[in-house]
Amino acid sequence: MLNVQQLTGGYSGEKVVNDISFSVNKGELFGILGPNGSGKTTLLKMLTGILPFAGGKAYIKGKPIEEYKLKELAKVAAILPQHSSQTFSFTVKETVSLGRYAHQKGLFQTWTEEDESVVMEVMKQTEVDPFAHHDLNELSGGERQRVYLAQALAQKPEILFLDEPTNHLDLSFQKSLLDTLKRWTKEQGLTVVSIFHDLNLAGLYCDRLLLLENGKIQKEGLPDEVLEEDRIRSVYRTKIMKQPHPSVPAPQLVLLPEGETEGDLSINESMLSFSLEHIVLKAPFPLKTMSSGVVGSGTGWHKNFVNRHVDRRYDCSDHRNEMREYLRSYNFEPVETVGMMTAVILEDVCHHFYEGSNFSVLVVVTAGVGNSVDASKSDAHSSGMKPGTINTWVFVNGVLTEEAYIQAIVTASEAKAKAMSDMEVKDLITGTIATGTSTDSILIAATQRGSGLDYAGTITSLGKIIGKGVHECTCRAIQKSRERAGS
Ligand SMILES: Nc1ncnc2c1ncn2[C@@H]1O[C@H](COP(=O)(O)OP(=O)(O)OP(=O)(O)O)[C@@H](O)[C@H]1O
Repeated sequence: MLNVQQLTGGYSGEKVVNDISFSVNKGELFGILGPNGSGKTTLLKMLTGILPFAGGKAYIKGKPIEEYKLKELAKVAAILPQHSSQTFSFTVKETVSLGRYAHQKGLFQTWTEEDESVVMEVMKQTEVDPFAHHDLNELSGGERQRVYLAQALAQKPEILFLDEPTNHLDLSFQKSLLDTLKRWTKEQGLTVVSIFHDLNLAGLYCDRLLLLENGKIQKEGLPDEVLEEDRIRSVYRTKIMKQPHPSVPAPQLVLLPEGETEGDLSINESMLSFSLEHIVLKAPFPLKTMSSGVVGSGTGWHKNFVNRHVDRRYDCSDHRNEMREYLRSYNFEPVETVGMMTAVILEDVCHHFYEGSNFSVLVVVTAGVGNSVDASKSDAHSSGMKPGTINTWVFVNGVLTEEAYIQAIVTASEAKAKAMSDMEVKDLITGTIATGTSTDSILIAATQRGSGLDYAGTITSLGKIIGKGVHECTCRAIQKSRERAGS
């Protein structure tokens, strides 16, 4: 649909874009990215016939752009510029109708039924139809942006050029505009070439991206290739981190604010408090967590950690909501809290602080074994939910990678299973050595301050401490619970 070869151009002899080559297929949503002043708008102006070329060629549907007559080009290509403005006062419908200019025939440019129906259709699509008879100047910036989009769509173009189309639009209109454009590319074969400032939106919606830097192509390719962490850091000269989108396979980039990770406060045993109802650790700042808590599960940032005692007959039917209410009643905001439950008597908790070379670890374990299961034979058990009986908390004073979080869970689980074996805890149904209990929970929480800890497997210094600490604390907690049962 669009083929660009070694395009060079700019203003008054000064070259702003240099040696740009790429092509866009019919039905693609193609994003152009780059920092301020990198030449995005200039490139778009050249591709829409507004600026002449100093060198190179560009073809739309195989025909050189400069060979198109203005009206002929307007039937194939439409543009939504960055700052649309008009001096005269028009209504919304009149403004959208201007988009039909290229399709009107004859000297007197008669308005046909088709013109009318296209204008009505695009006003509906962009949801500006309720303002059809309002003066354009009476609309908000976002509403006006949608009117100009409707005007571009009224041209019924095969290729649509957009300069930051989501500018001025609120979140819901950004999403609805991009969902609509994406649908048109797929269903109607519309080709869209759009400038984006929001790299995450571009990564989410575009089939391919072109990244400009100082008027030249820095990278062209799939979103995941172009939005590479080091590349974006260097081109935009800012601290960012790349992570996967939580529900679709698209990259997401997050800004890292300066100064947020300063300071060297460590999590230690003095932050723990105990009562018969719950064990609490209140951190002075949010910790990055990976957990299977009833509240706060998955990955996140939390500063309160609550292990709550519940009766063995606790009704688990709506345990998440009940737990949230419980946390609120003690002034723990659920969004800031990882909450776990256990039927274990909390006095039998075991905790210990371990010093590593350039990091430290606090382990806290509550363990009862009435509910023990051999994981390799768990199909012999019924599947009813019971409150967890071994809850393991591992706090790390250090900066963990995602990999280290997962390895820490593996290491802690292996250490717990070894503790069950060393304490000869049996699965009461199968009679074999148990590896845990049926609803155990785990938390790995790190300050993300101090030394970087890339790995937590059993051979690493962090893994060695987690393994030893979880094993020791679990054995002691099981011992205490047995002594209580025997007394
Ligand atoms: N009409 C103009 N006359 C002369 N120079 C211009 C003109 N318009 C833009 N420039 C210059 O061309 C360079 C590229 O501008 P352009 O608008 O293409 O960048 P951009 O990547 O779209 O930036 P932004 O993200 O800020 O919109 C800038 O240095 C700018 O000052």
